[in-house]
Amino acid sequence: MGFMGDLWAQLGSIMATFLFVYTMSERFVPPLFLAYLRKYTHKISNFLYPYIRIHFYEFTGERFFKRSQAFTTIQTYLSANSFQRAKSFKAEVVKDSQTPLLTMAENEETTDEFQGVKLWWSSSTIQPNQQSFSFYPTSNEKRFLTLTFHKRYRDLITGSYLKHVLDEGKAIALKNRQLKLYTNNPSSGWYDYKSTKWSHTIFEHPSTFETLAMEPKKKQEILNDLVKFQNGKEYYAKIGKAWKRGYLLYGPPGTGKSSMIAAMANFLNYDIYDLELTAVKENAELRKLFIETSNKSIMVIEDIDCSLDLTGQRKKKQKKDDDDTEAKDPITKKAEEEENKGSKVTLSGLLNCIDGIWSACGGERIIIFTTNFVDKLDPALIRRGRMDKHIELSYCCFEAFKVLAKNYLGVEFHELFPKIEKLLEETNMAPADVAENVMPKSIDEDVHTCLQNLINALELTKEEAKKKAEEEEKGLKVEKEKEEYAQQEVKANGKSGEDVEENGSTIE
Ligand SMILES: Nc1ncnc2c1ncn2[C@@H]1O[C@H](COP(=O)(O)OP(=O)(O)OP(=O)(O)O)[C@@H](O)[C@H]1O
Repeated sequence: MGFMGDLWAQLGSIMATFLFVYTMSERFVPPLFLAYLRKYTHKISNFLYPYIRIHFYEFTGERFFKRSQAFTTIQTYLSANSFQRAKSFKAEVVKDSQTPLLTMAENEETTDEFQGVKLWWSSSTIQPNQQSFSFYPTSNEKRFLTLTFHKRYRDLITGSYLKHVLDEGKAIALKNRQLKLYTNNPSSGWYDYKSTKWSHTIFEHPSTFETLAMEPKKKQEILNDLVKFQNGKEYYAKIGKAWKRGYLLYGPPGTGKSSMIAAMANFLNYDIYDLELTAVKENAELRKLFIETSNKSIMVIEDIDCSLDLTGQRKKKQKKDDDDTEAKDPITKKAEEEENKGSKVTLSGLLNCIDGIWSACGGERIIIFTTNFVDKLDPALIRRGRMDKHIELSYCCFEAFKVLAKNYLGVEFHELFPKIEKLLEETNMAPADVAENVMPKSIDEDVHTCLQNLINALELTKEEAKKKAEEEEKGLKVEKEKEEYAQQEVKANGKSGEDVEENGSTIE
């Protein structure tokens, strides 16, 4: 304590003397001499510290925070190359891997060597000035990586070394790539309440185009379209269009819209951004969310008919969400209420994000809208060029059933198939229901039983549909009779009214 106390006292007096001398020199030393003094101080400090530092910040952009790809790529490179040298790591388990992926922890240092030259990397965090207390984790910390090297190697480092780091980092990232599912939805439980940001989890949906039940011709057409898009970088540049494609998926519930999106993401190896429009407060926030998405991604807006104010359904959906939050803890509920309050996203705001000037930030992106009611949508939203391809997902046809039978039961043909084919032509059943009926309910159920279960369900559905149609027809008939009766009444009353008038005029 005594030693430390003395040390601080001495340091304090040195600092005070230095400040005094510096202030005096500013006042009394002639300006010309001061300029010399500065020049030589700079030379001396350069001589004593001949190193160059380059900082790579996690978020870049002037007003919009965008995650820097360079930061992520360098981090990947360092995690693969610094294991022997750094001492503190953050661990993350990646797909199909027995060992976790290690990234350098905050305030950690490591060294690297390139063509015999030694370099230093460090990772740091700047804590924001915390003015107020918050229950939520802070998200506005600034993380950055710093590269330090001798100025003698400036050309080598800024030329070859950085290129080497980025190339290698990208290659490692591609190898370890794990698809991510991002959301801005507060009710998902992993939303960042403090700022408008995407939160993500690992995307591991097993749906693929092989497991997707639909007509093979239609499936192939979609696959061709996706391949053409993925390889179309030069083509899009040539025609002067942003490298983007919009798909509208429509059809009744349970026909595979979500499964199709998952299959697309798995096929293209793209991340998914599941945008919950009802949680976006205003157009500016929507724009920010769009800008924050990365390349090679699919932006999804599910049930678009329920998400926009225009259809008048938005409030209904919000109310449903509010009901869902009933069982949640007060903090989560309050935060969600805040999020849902006063959302003002407009159709033009959304269109601007899709194909306005903002949409040109980044490429290789797909945007998908899904809806159960295509007729309800504003034509402006789904016109060709915006939603380039409209894909109808419909009730299960026989071709689609064969895919399900193969996947669920491992059969390509069975004596009950012709009967099922006929029933599917006569009945509307969504693939989700066909799949549910065909799935063995216990280990004792063989293929025949499962297919028979489906036949029973199809016959029941057919019967119900017939009854419903009859009832509707009956209802229509009753309505028609009522209408006719009402018309006759009006006629009869009209006639008697005329009589009264006539009579009246007679009396007069
Ligand atoms: N075409 C399909 N091929 C394979 N499986 C399907 C298909 N359609 C539905 N399923 C099965 O039914 C389940 C529900 O389907 P999915 O969520 O994709 O339908 P949806 O059209 O998105 O429904 P909703 O409109 O209600 O969101 C899926 O998990 C999948 O198992």
